[in-house]
Amino acid sequence: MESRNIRLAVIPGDGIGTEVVAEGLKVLDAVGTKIEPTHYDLGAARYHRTGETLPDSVLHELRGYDAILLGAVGDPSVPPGVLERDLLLRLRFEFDHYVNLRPVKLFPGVRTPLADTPPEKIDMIVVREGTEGLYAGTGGAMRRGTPHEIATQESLNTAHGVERVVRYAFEKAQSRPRKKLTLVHKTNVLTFAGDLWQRTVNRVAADYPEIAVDYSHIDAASMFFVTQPERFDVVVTDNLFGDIITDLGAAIAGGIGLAASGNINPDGAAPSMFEPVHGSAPDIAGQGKADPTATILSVAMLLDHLGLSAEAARVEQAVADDIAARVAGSAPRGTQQIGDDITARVSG
Ligand SMILES: NC(=O)c1ccc[n+]([C@@H]2O[C@H](COP(=O)([O-])OP(=O)(O)OC[C@H]3O[C@@H](n4cnc5c(N)ncnc54)[C@H](O)[C@@H]3O)[C@@H](O)[C@H]2O)c1
Ligand SMILES: CC(C)[C@H](C(=O)O)[C@@H](O)C(=O)O
Ligand SMILES: [Mg+2]
Repeated sequence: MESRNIRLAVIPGDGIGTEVVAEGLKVLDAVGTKIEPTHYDLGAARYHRTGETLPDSVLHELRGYDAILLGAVGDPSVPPGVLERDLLLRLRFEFDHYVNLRPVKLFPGVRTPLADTPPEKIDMIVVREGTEGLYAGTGGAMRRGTPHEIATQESLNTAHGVERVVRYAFEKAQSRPRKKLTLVHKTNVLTFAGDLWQRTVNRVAADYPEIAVDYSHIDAASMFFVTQPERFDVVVTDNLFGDIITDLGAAIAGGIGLAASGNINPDGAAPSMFEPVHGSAPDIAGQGKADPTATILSVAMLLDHLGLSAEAARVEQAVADDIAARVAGSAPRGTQQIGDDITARVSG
């Protein structure tokens, strides 16, 4: 990596976002890289203070960073969607984060609701499309507030948008030992979008003869995530299916407190953004109960993305060791304690 400091924008956000990001930064500091964090106070408090979600000037500034670390946004005091759409999704869209990378990996020692599942049976990565689909924001409401209201919400799928994420997923499958890719969709009902996704996968597959290609409808895939998670290696899917199935993935791999993600701009034209899969968890915010591990694993993804693979591996190993040391039945540790314990392992 170049000798200048790496510039990291940090958006702790709302609720437990601020708590878990503090621990992620501790670990980042301990790993000893030349990373300079700059904090941005975007989220509910700023919205209430100034009415702003993501001012254009801030968006412009953020574009100049090497990467972004985000906690979570969303708060019950703000109308649904305001922070989620105008802040989080706007960042993903403006920075063209067309790959939303979400590993689903069971660490040894983690308790999963799938009793007796050995860790090697849950090791997949979901490549979720991040800029299109039902998240595009198109649609509308007619006769709103009347008994005759009609609300539509359209799924936007472009040949360009689908092909680039599918190609990324094939590359990812190529780099993994099992070399398997599963398209997850609902081609039996969403016939227009599904047809584009399926044809794209079929066409791109011709360039990757070593990859075993499979298909599963989203409903069946949800069942197989629980009953036969070993079916999956790389999963490629659209924005909404990917959102839903990765919370399920988190659940089978030990819980939402462990699930990391990266919103990637593979071309490097804008900073990629790393964040836990979970949200701001208003039900436990301010209580020091949130597990910061998902954020710490997102920090590992961030380091890897920046080319600091040895540092990333150290963080991931520290997490694996911390998880292995979690003793069933012992009192749960708080957010800061888990952060301190993982930091100590990284430092030591
Ligand atoms: N990336 C994001 O910023 C993001 C992601 C998801 C949800 N949200 C927003 O967060 C708010 C709350 O959403 P939600 O309740 O549906 O989802 P959530 O992920 O915040 O919480 C779901 C459940 O998981 C628990 N949980 C979440 N993270 C945890 C952690 N690190 N450790 C322990 N338990 C944890 C919560 O206590 C809650 O019971 C909403 O405003 C939503 O829009 C934001
Ligand atoms: C908060 C929301 C917009 C977001 C999404 O749907 O992508 C979240 O659920 C996630 O998984 O990152
Ligand atoms: Mg989600």
